[in-house]
Amino acid sequence: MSDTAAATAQDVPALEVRALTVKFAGLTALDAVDFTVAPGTVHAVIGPNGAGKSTCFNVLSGVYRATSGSVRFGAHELTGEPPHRIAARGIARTFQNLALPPRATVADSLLLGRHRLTRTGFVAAGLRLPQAVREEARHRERVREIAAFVGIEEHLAKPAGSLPYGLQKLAELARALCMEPRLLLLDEPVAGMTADERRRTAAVIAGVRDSLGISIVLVEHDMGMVMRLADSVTVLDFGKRIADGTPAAVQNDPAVVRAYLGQSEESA
Ligand SMILES: Nc1ncnc2c1ncn2[C@@H]1O[C@H](COP(=O)(O)OP(=O)(O)OP(=O)(O)O)[C@@H](O)[C@H]1O
Repeated sequence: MSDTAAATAQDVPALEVRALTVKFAGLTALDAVDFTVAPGTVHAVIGPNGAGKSTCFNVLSGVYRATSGSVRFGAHELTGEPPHRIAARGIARTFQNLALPPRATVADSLLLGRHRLTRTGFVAAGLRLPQAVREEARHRERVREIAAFVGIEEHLAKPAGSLPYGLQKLAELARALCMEPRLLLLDEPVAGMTADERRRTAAVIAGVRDSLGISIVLVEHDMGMVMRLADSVTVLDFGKRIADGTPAAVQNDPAVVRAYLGQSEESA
């Protein structure tokens, strides 16, 4: 592990979500939801369709504004902050749909992920001033380390769009890691993946937690993945928290079983 990764891991605060409420016109998408993401853990937010998972994710990443309630990351209140300020607090996200520029190389896309950490600025970089050249070399080296950590190093020189879907998703995860985050928000990271790609991605996510000490919030439909990977789980149904605890505890919770059974009856 590099020094930078070690430095990232040391000062990860808890994420504390309290009484978080989001209303759209007449609909309460999130209703006084509470949960805490302990530092260096994987916390899953799950629930049947329409439960409020994406709404929660969008508030954490600053895309939606909370109607009321609080999201604190250490000393900082995040509700009301725009996405770039939240990113500046060390909170990186991935997207449900592929979001890498398809024609840029994987290396260049990952380098873009380091923009927040760049000191010299675009003018100096454009003029190829020595300091800017040195800085870019440092960032490219870190990009290579992170790509190796995620297992996509051999694809760095290829256009992102030429990679199979699962590798593109891993490249996106690598781009988020390139921000040197303290908290990673993952929106259905294994959706659309093959079983092999899912296993590989789960191993990378576990590695991010275990080796880098980064906290992870995981919004996920794949129950097997949540049960294997998460340290704690919050279950939402119709915007309300119906359970919270270890994967084993929530799996057997009658309210959770009822919520998921209701869903399968609807789709039957
Ligand atoms: N921008 C919006 N405007 C109005 N209603 C919305 C908006 N976003 C979400 N909703 C509603 O809020 C509720 C929660 O939706 P949300 O997408 O958060 O659920 P979800 O758990 O992510 O569902 P899924 O698993 O189907 O993605 C739903 O009833 C949805 O229709």
